[in-house]
Amino acid sequence: MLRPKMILIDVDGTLVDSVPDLAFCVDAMMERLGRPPHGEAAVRNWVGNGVERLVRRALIGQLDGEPDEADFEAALPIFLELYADNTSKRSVLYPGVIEGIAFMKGAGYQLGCVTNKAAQFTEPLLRDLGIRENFGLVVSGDTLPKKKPDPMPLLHAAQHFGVEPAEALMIGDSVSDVKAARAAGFGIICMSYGYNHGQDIREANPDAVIDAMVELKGLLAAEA
Ligand SMILES: O=C(O)COP(=O)(O)O
Ligand SMILES: [Mg+2]
Repeated sequence: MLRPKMILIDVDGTLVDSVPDLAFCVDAMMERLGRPPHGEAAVRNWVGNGVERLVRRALIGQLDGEPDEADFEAALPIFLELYADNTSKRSVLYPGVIEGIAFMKGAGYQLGCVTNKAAQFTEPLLRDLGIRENFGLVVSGDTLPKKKPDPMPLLHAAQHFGVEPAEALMIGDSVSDVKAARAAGFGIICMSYGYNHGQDIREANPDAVIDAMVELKGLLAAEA
């Protein structure tokens, strides 16, 4: 059984199914720009690298590449305004999250949150879904100069809690979480259900893949 001294948890695709709100806002933005909508399935493959990348991907209709910069400058404020009003309306916690968090808290683990979502959206989302107070630290996509897959936010959290990276665990859903955890020297467990740009997260070789957060009961020690 693992007994990490600190556990960091990703938001989108790990704790929260946020795509219904993100897709609503992408499509409303496209409509305002006089362009056709993409739908939830497309947007699901584009989440995970922050709002700005999401808007860029929506404008070009694909994962990789760059839109015209003037188009991006026009689209971003529209998206930000829409998402400010639609941060949590359609977003829900995944099954097993409440029980998984309760298990980790009850077992005495220090919990933090590390997301690429901008802080102006992360904080209200976690609050609206009733889970903010479980996390001693929340590192958002714009908290530091670099975001995942860079190890910076993970190492920042380890320092905050006074924990060595080798004694730290990341729980995520995408290849960015795996890369950040490996670069930081953390362990990494992934959720099978999240957003990984259409790829099976097993291909990124995390230490373990689980179908619900409550399955952590089988991997993490329940007592010190
Ligand atoms: O892309 C985002 O905005 C956030 O994604 P994450 O919570 O999975 O890091
Ligand atoms: Mg994620």
